[in-house]
Amino acid sequence: MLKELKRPFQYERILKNEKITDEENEKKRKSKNYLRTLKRIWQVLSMNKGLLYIVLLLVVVSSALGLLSPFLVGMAIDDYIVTRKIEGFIPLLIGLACIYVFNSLALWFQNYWMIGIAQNTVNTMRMRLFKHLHKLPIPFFDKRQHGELMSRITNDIENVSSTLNSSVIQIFSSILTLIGTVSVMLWLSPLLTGLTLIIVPLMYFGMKWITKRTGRLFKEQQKNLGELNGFIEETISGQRIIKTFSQEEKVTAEFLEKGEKLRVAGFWAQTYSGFIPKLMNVLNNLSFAVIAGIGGILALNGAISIGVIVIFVEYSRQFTRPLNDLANQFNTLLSAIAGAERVFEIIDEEGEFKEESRLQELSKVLGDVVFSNVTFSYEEESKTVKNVHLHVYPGETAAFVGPTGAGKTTMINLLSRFYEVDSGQILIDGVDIANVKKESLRKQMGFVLQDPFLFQGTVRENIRYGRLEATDEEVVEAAKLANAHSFITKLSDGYDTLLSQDGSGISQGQKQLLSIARAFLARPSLLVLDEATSSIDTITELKIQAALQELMKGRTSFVIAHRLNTIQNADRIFVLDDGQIIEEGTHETLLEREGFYYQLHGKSAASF
Ligand SMILES: Nc1ncnc2c1ncn2[C@@H]1O[C@H](COP(=O)(O)OP(=O)(O)OP(=O)(O)O)[C@@H](O)[C@H]1O
Repeated sequence: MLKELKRPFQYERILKNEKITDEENEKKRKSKNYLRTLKRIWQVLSMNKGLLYIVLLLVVVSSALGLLSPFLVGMAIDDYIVTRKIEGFIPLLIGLACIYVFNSLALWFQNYWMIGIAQNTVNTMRMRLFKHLHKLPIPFFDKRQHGELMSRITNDIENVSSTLNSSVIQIFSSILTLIGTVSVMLWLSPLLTGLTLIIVPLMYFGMKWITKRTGRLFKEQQKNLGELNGFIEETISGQRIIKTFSQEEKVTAEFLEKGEKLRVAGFWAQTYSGFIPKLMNVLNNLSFAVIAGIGGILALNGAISIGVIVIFVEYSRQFTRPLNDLANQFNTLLSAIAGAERVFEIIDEEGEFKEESRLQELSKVLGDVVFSNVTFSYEEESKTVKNVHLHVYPGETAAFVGPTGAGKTTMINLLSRFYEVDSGQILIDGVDIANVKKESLRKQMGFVLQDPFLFQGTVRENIRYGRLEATDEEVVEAAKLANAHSFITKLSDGYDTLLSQDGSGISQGQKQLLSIARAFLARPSLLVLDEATSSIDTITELKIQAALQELMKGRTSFVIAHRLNTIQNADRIFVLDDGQIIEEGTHETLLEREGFYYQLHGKSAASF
């Protein structure tokens, strides 16, 4: 039998020719995403299932006790105080005291355990995100602002954390309390319940009026805060430029302007949100007055007892509190879900090693490298590498030269598989690198880059980054080979000298020497040298050149040359222009040809 076709939600309206606005579609999509994200947060939360159920059970218990205590107070008034009976009153008081103590304990434990669960959950999310970030391919990072990614690991995760700490318990307990209170109130007096519920629509419209404004203002405040933070970060990292161009006054004026915007948005956001407790207070008092007035009349007529009025006054408070809490929690919950969504968005990005399990490891290579008709483009419209063919034999030094933007770095990016070729093949020792695990390929490669990256840590740790299992002796040996040993021993703590993240305590040339030492330690079969363009003093430059010559011995090396005088001994020079190899040969043969290289050489010589 054919199943009746399910009509899409817009179907009826499409038939009636009613317009479905983009806003509505967006709302629908968002709520679907929110539900999916909530489900995923729940999955991570459920890793602590046992404890979570205990917490939820405690919430049920404390909500029930919260309902019971006003009831007992009412009972004490009606059955013992009004009738002046002392027997039974004391046990009731003791019972009440026990309920209060037990309730406090239940609240304390649910809070304690929930914080543990919340911290485990966000820690798991943070770890997953961080691990996954390291599996993502370079093109992913090309498209994103680094500050924005960092804010996902820190701010968004923190947002989820603080909400989980308190909201899960509060939302669950508010719902239970609300249902319980209304049920008991209805049972005691439907009339007084109806009167108490009068404040609900007032509360709804009042809150709507306020949150509509606060939502917009808080967003504005966040935006202004983000802009101000970005500006502070920029001015701190750009201190040198600001000082060099004496722009202190300009940046201070800009800072004041941004600060003022933040102050105004913050003032109004806080002012409007400050109305919420005031409104609740007024409505609570209104509810008390109505209960006391109408309840008093009913009591005078003997329709209800004084105890019931007391119970109602207490319950009306219990009833508005969860409503208020739910309204408050709703916003924080939404912002936490939005934060979690941003975290999951990254976790869902496909990692670069995902499809690799069936690929082979690249075993120790000799270093025979072939680019066979390689074509590649970063963007679809324009090709960056066009039909390149080249062959470099084991142990040879190959240099890429050419004008800026010619594609030299891209060639290395393809060799290291930071990007994948569009067509053609890159073979190392006859093996297509597309068919090997990337990690096994990169382990065979050593990099000495233009701007060597140093981590916060000691000199020794920074060199050891090349091969973590290397002994202290091997680290020193590598430093000696790199001509770095003599300057290291002159540092205040030698190999134990602490370097800042950008290595600001040592010179650019010394940083280069450390990165060469790192490469020596890694013992790669293939070497990539991106020549430093910044001016380094002649003595250090000579040291760097000597160390590099030593490092290149017996290794297939690719040099991205910015200055032609350093590659005169290269076995092969590939001249690139607009993504194509236009000339190839040794320094001498290329000069003899009097082509593009010859011209470049002329310009290069002139610039020295
Ligand atoms: N991640 C990227 N996304 C898009 N285009 C890029 C990317 N990296 C480089 N390009 C473009 O590809 C072309 C080649 O860049 P590449 O960095 O390979 O040149 P290069 O020869 O190394 O230049 P330079 O000597 O200035 O370092 C340039 O036009 C550049 O703008």
